[in-house]
Amino acid sequence: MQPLPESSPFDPDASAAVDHPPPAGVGAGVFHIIFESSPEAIALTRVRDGAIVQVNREWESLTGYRREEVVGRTALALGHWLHPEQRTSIFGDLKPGGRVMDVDVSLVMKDGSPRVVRLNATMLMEAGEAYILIYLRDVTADLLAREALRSGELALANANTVMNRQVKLHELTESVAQVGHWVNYPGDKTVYLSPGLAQIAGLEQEAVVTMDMLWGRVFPEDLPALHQARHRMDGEVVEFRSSGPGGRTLWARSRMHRQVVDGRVLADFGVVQEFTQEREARDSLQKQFDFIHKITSRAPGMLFEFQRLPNGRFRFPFVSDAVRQFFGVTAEQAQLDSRRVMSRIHPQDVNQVINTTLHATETMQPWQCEFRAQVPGAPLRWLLGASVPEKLTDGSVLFTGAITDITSQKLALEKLQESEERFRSLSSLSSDWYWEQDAELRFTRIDGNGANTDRLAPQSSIGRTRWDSGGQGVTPSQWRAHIAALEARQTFQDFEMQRELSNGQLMWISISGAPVFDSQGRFCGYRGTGRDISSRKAAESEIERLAFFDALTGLPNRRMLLDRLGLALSSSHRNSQHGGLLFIDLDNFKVLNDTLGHHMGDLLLKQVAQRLQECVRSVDTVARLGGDEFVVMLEELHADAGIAATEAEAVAKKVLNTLNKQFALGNHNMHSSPSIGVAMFCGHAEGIEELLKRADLAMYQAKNAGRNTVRFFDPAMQLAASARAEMEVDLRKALQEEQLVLYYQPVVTANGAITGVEALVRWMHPVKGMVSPGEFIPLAEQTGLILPLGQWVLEAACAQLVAWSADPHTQRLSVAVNVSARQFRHPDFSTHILDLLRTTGANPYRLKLELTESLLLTDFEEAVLKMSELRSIGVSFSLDDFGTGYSSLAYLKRLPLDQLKIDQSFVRDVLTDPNDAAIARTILSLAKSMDLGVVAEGVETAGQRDFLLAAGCHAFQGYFFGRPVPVEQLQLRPL
Ligand SMILES: Nc1nc2c(ncn2[C@@H]2O[C@H](COP(=O)(O)O[C@H]3[C@@H](O)[C@H](n4cnc5c(=O)[nH]c(N)nc54)O[C@@H]3COP(=O)(O)O)[C@@H](O)[C@H]2O)c(=O)[nH]1
Repeated sequence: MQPLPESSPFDPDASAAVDHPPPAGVGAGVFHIIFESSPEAIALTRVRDGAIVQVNREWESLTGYRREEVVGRTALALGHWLHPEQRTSIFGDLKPGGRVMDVDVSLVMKDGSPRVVRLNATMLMEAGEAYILIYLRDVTADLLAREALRSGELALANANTVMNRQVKLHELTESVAQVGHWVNYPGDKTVYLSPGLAQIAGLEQEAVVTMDMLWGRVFPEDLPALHQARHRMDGEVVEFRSSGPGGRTLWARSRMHRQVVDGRVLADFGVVQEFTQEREARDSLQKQFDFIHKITSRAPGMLFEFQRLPNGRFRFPFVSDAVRQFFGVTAEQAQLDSRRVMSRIHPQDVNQVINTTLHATETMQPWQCEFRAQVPGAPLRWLLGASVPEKLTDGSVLFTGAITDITSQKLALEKLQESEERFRSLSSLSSDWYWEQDAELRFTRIDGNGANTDRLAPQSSIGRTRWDSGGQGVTPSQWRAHIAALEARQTFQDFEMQRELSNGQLMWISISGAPVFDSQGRFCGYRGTGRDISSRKAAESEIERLAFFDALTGLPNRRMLLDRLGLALSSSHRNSQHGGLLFIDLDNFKVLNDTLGHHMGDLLLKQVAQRLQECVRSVDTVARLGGDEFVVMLEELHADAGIAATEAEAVAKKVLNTLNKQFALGNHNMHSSPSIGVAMFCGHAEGIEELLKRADLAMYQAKNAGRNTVRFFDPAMQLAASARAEMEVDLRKALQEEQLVLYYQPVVTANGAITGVEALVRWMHPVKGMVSPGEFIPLAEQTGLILPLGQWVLEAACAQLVAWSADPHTQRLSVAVNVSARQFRHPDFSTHILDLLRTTGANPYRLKLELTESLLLTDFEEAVLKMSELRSIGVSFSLDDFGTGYSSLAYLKRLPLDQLKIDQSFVRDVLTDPNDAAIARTILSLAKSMDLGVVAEGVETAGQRDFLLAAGCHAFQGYFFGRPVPVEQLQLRPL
């Protein structure tokens, strides 16, 4: 308790500066001095009406009221600075001269700030009027400091504030935006609201309201907490919502204190701060934080915050659920101590993890580390940790990052490495190689078998593109298609091309490749394999040569011709140009071949091939179909059919002339001639086979026209061909349906006695009637039908012999059967005859086989063997049409023959043509010298008979003696 100041009114000697005149009626001098010189705030009040009579400067500065504002007014009129009840309790018993000592009271100053002042008072009497002189000293700061220290109130416990006694609650609250306070005195139902609080509560200025009114502004759900705080009055902060101006929801926080001095409650007051914005920001932040926390906690990835504390220890302030689950720790365990998590790291990787972390801490560079971790009971996993460090104010370093489980990638990588290894060992064993190209299609790798890759010279290939090779060995269109496939990023397979080797040679390779794309779908290049296919290509080209080219002449063969003809027809169709096919057959080639031997025949064919090539242009094709058959295909002839035919004819004539020139075959000079058939084409209306047929037909016409000439195909030929085709069908049927009949023409002596017959087949066509063998025998030979037909004739002839053998008049008759070349050349010909004779029982001595010259000259030795074999059992042989061929007497001598037949062409004019007569005589004399029998055929007149008889012929056949007739019509006269 402070002693009264020395200049108190109770000290009569006190002196002070007089600034203000003493109040009227109150002892002027003394009071004045006391008032103005006192360091304490002094007010003089009149007891009678409580009016303030005088205040000094200190009072003015303490309360904030100016002297003019308060003089004459009661303290009550000044607000709550001294409540009436307080006044009564303090001054109620005061008597004149009496004192009130050191009473602490709460006053509210003009600015609304509550103050605790220490009050001393004394009652004076002046002119019969009682006055109370009140001394006030502000002890708020002391009390608050004491209170704050006691309650731990941080905001007011600032030592400086306390020490300097500068802090005033009002300043504290009002100097801070949106801060106000309220004061409530014991027993008072009202509360004083400072302007700041009034504003928060939605009032315009400071106000006195009831407590309920104040509570009424608060949200009901927040009231219980406030009531409890009001009850406790322990300064604890309570946050609540209230209705602010315009009904806006405001957030405020409050601390409530009770001023108790010496066990006596002086006042309750509360400091209220509106912090809506802060709260909203905080709520929003909280929401964001909650959201982030929720996301990060539940994120599938393993997210973490890892802190290296200044003391060197580690902790995990935050770990997501995934981290917790993986490492089998709770968030709390991880927060407290990192060892639980670290213990899961594979012992071999722990140092690496720690070292990289320390390094990142020192350098503040991002941390990244691959390590293995194992949780008991679970397989070993590979993890990749990555985080970014941040230095915190407390000196620790916080790493924020994520852990990724890269086990599958690691395993995949291991497998990849394994597979790469396997691939390398395999490719070193294989002759294939592996290549890679970048996005620019430059080779980046060529791997594989040393030999091949060396030959490919990878060092010079790396960095080069496939374009550099320019597509060797492929056609421009194939190369373009390949480039297009690459540009379209397509997979390609077995693309074959040539590559230049390091030694400059070309190698055939087959390559396959597939485009490579990264995870974003961007094209990265190509990779694939290559294979040396040189030997395969060589084999293929040999096969092609054999398959498409004639081995003897090197010319395209029939297959290649058909191929090229197809292309030529299409090209002709496109260009509306004509083309021509020249079918060339060498006249009498067979005879030449048979007489001079195959070797000579081959030489001739080679030279013919060469001469033909010299007759045509490069666009034309010369092919050999086989034997002595050649075809020249002329392309790009004139669009006009007439002109085109003239062009073709010119070439045909050129060929004719060329082939008519002498051939030098070894030591022989040979003459040959061709028969040429020409078929023209424009477009592909006729088709390949039809065209060939037409040219063939035309060639036959050339043959029929006397050979060594050119004939164009014409529709009449076509008709004949059709008829022939039709006949072929009918002939097959005839064989099955027994439409064939054997006629017999007698062979007689000069006096007309029959010695035998010639069997001549006839076809009784159901529609056409009898068809001559001259029509169907050549067709049967061409189609091969001659074999069954010939067999039938032989069977019928043998049957007739057997029939005649039973009759003494006929049993000596012989039957001559014509044997065609194809029939005779059949390997089983002899066997068939022997079988037939055995099965029928026919007498071989009565069977005569008629052969032609040309038939015998082919495979001469073989023919001799067959004839000898059959002759040994009695079968005889007759040489038909003798004199028409190129018979060599040397050969004739060696043939096991029995008879010659003078061809009817010589007999016909034997009386008129001296040449034919000479030939007939020569044949007869030759036969005589060779001990051969002779039959003159085609004898139609007695004159012919007589001439021949005179020339030494004793056997005749011809209409003069009898036409070919069915057996039953034969006039069989016994010898
Ligand atoms: N491979 C086989 N060839 C056979 C067979 N049957 C007949 N042929 C051959 O067919 C050709 C035509 O025979 P064809 O019409 O029967 O003519 C023969 C006689 O009829 C005919 N001939 C006989 N005498 C005269 C005559 O006085 N004048 C005349 N103009 N023609 C006459 O000559 C043909 C007999 O010729 P050839 O065989 O050469 O003795 C013919 O080539 C037959 O060979 C058969 O079964 N198999």
